[in-house]
Amino acid sequence: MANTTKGLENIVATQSAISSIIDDQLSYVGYKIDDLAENSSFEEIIYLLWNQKLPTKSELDDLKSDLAKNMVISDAIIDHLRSYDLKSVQPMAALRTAVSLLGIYDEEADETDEASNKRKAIRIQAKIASIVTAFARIRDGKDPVQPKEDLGYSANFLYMLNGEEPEDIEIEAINKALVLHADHELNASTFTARVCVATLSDIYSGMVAAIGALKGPLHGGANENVMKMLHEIGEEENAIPYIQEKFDNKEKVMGMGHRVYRNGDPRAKFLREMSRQLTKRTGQEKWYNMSIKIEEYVKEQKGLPANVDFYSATVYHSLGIEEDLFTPIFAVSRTSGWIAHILEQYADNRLIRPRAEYSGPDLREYVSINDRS
Ligand SMILES: CC(=O)SCCNC(=O)CCNC(=O)[C@H](O)C(C)(C)COP(=O)(O)OP(=O)(O)OC[C@H]1O[C@@H](n2cnc3c(N)ncnc32)[C@H](O)[C@@H]1OP(=O)(O)O
Ligand SMILES: O=C([O-])CC(=O)C(=O)O
Repeated sequence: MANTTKGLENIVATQSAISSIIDDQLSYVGYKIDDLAENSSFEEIIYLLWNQKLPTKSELDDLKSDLAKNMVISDAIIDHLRSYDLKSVQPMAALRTAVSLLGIYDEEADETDEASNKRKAIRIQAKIASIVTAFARIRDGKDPVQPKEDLGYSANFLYMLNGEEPEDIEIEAINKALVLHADHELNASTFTARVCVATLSDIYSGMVAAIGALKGPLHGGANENVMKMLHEIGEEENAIPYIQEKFDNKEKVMGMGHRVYRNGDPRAKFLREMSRQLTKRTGQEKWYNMSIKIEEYVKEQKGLPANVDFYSATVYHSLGIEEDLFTPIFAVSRTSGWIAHILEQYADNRLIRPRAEYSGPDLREYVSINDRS
């Protein structure tokens, strides 16, 4: 059998027309991430990823209205969120379970034709924002806030989270974060989603599988760990000794390094700048200054660049968002990419079933239980 590649590094496992990373350049359906980050709303990105073209004004208006109308979640879901052990349950675990529950209450859950999958796509993308925000409020002892149909996706997200309409700079920050996290070729959670639905399982199963993969600290879970790390460091002057200690102990620095980007993650610069603006606005520049020091030191010592998770941490923190909601926000955005890949997988499906190179003992005689030592 062929040699194995640990972690499937550089293995091309499928063709995809959704996003590409070539020479450290990320694009969605042929549009450079730099142009999209500067100019697009998250809804435009959803449309682009699901339809492989940018929407016209009326197509965009229709999508915005469909999303806003579908954001309401049922009392059954809210009651369920209330039933969790709110002091200890981890929001990504709550999200994983709640999305699974959405499937239980969706009468079309097991239909796999294209039209029903597109309807479910809208419902899932709309409701995932409401689940995250409702959970956040319920565990803080507050009631969920109903979405407003006249607000865009990013504004509604913050409105449902905080119960008041956000300022423009806050909407811009969330919109940019959602645009930048929307898709990323065959990352671990997207691959997981594709493997799942390639068995012709349903879209909700693909989503739940993907959320589970995103939760891990080597993937989406890194962003909340970045903020934990910054809190542990506490003050700017502690940053370098803290990171050096991590190196000495052979521990990973969260938010640094990437499997595909070796010279730098093109998304990081937008979040770095957003972090600069937002920490200045809140008078908490120390988080930004500390992040810059860490980024420079890790680059200098190990040649490792900051990834998308690194500056998203201080962006969300500056918006007053609790640390353990950072990865759920990533999931809200990446839902658009997961769904695009799930639909692409269904459209030209073949079961994904690689091989393993066996490394266990040679064939041997079975020993009956009474004769075993
Ligand atoms: C949205 C995202 O998912 S982006 C990634 C988010 N994850 C993180 O930020 C977690 C921290 N980073 C990492 O763990 C890794 O860089 C990953 C998981 C992103 C990529 O992993 P891989 O491609 O498998 O790289 P791998 O772990 O083999 O690292 C190669 C070398 O760089 C080192 N390295 C990689 N990342 C880091 C890091 N963040 N801190 C310290 N050292 C690191 C490894 O220890 C290894 O060193 P060695 O060759 O001396 O053993
Ligand atoms: O592509 C990856 O391996 C991880 C990543 O940056 C993402 O999912 O956005």
